[in-house]
Amino acid sequence: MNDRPPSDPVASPAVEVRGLVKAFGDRTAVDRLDLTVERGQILALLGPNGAGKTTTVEICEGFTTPDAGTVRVLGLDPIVDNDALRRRIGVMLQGGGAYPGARAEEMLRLVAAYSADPIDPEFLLDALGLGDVRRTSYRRLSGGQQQRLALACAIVGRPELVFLDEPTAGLDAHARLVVWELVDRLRADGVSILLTTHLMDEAEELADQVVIIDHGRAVAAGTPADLTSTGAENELRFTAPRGLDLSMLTLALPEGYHCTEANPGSYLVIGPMTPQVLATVTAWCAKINVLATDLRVETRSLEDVFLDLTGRALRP
Ligand SMILES: Nc1ncnc2c1ncn2[C@@H]1O[C@H](COP(=O)(O)OP(=O)(O)OP(=O)(O)O)[C@@H](O)[C@H]1O
Repeated sequence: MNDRPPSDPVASPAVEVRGLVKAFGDRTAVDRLDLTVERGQILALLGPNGAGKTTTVEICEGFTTPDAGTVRVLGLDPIVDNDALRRRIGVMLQGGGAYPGARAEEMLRLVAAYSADPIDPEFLLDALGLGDVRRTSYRRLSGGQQQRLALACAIVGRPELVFLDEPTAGLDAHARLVVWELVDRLRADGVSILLTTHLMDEAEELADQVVIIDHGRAVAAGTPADLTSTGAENELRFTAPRGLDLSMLTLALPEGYHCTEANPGSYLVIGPMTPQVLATVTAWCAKINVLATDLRVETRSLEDVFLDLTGRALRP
């Protein structure tokens, strides 16, 4: 075993990927990908099935060798420094690792035993809703339970950095929220996280930084707010009786706003939305004694960003 002390300066990012390339035969899974996970931050690699997310994570975990490019994890090389990194990173293994016959609690305790200061396995099982199945063998757990146990195994050793590959895939809405809360708590504890997802709401909810990936290539990167605000002309939509005269509304709004009846009874105000603009619109409705329904401020979602960039929907 390689016991030399890890040589990462704390200033190095948690993960730094530059010009990463990986092909399987003539299929390029990852194509000159760059990404940086800063310490204590969550980066979401967001993309559709087959975009190259798992391949990227497996290279960062040291399970797959890249064809080209550089990868540094906590300042170290994931393959050369694998032993040193193993104790410092958390990985969600699918399929129960080497012990599919072991009970859930046994498995978690086994993984915890490798750490000097593990999280209490009992606490983690309860937090992830696995308290009732602690004595059930891994192979008899449901897919969602296996998924949550894999997450527990990834974080029980209090790693500095966790790789979460589709952590909520196949989970119901409640279980997904439980996982989101746990991920939030990890971030609060200063853990760096690289997670992959094809769920834009998951990326929007959890990530400090998002890299949108398609066909192995990064097509956009930034904070969720940056990505959804760039180029977005915010809109306010509402439904009201047909044929309203919009001239008074246009006059009441600041210059540059555009009001239109996009479809009969369906109105659109285009321009940057502020609380004052919203108040102006509702005040105008009150003045002409009209009850606007379905009133909503539209903003771009990451789904829209993906659609704009690739011409395809993120969801299959
Ligand atoms: N071991 C392998 N052998 C051959 N092709 C592979 C292998 N692993 C991945 N690929 C191919 O590389 C591409 C990227 O796959 P990858 O699993 O990294 O994507 P993904 O974004 O994680 O998708 P998913 O969400 O479906 O897992 C896909 O076209 C996939 O078929």
